Amino acid sequence: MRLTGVGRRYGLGGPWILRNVDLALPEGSLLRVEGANGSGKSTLLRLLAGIDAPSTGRITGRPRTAYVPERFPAALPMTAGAYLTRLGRIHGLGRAAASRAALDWLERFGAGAYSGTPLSELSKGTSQKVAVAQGLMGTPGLLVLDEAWTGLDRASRGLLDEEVRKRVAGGARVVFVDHDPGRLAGAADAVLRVEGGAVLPRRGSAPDPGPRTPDGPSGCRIVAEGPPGAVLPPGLPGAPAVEPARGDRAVTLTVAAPHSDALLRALLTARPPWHIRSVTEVPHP
Ligand SMILES: Nc1ncnc2c1ncn2[C@@H]1O[C@H](COP(=O)(O)OP(=O)(O)OP(=O)(O)O)[C@@H](O)[C@H]1O
Repeated sequence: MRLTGVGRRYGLGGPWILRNVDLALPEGSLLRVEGANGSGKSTLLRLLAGIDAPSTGRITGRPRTAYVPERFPAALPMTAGAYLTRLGRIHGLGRAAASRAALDWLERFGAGAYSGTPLSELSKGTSQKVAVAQGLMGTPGLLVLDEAWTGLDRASRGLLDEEVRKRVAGGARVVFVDHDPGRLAGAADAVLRVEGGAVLPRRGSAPDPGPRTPDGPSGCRIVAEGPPGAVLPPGLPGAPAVEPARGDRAVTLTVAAPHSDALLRALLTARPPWHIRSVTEVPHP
């Protein structure tokens, strides 16, 4: 996916919020977008998500996209379960599968009890869980997250972190804005700064995946489950330490942080693929 000479202004003669933006988003990339209030971060994310169009320039090669907006339109006249089921149908699932997926995502976020609650009656936190769940349903090739962690409880923030890592390892592009400077620290392939209409690499941020910053985690622990009778693929990136985990076919793999994404990718793309149960960071001692 590529942005070429993209500009956006609101209204004829309005100021340019973004100007001459050139940006490539390769598969399996994780981009963090930063900038002062009102600098144009959400504008950039809306253009990337395809819900807004550039005033000038081109956006090409956009894959199937999911978007978690800064403000979720909670006034839709339906229940959380019905809303997510409808989204699942849009993603191509059959009725029964969409309804199962809707409940599954609500349960994973600890909000299964609110499946029958109208969206307009949900608390802010639960409403945000629904907003995030709709973005994670299906397998978007691009996931755009505008402050998606805000309002989530700790467990749900961890689940979203884990899902982002999994999606990126599986080849999706993820672009996010978050006020927490530590969000997915060390995992982002690039940090972009929106300033004066330009989108620039933040000083010190690498455009390509590189070694994790000293502030990032030192390692990563992945619990993965193989298909019956499967053995781990040979030559896994980072030569992970492997131990049996709880459960018949599960193993725990521990690897240095710079190799975690490559390891996840190798597991997810193995033939047959391994199921990733959890991904946790191992902090510096
Ligand atoms: N639909 C719109 N119509 C007119 N102006 C808009 C519109 N959307 C955004 N703007 C203006 O564009 C500028 C950039 O807004 P944007 O929401 O993209 O910034 P942001 O960096 O995401 O801000 P924040 O950090 O406060 O969320 C602001 O001056 C804003 O007022």
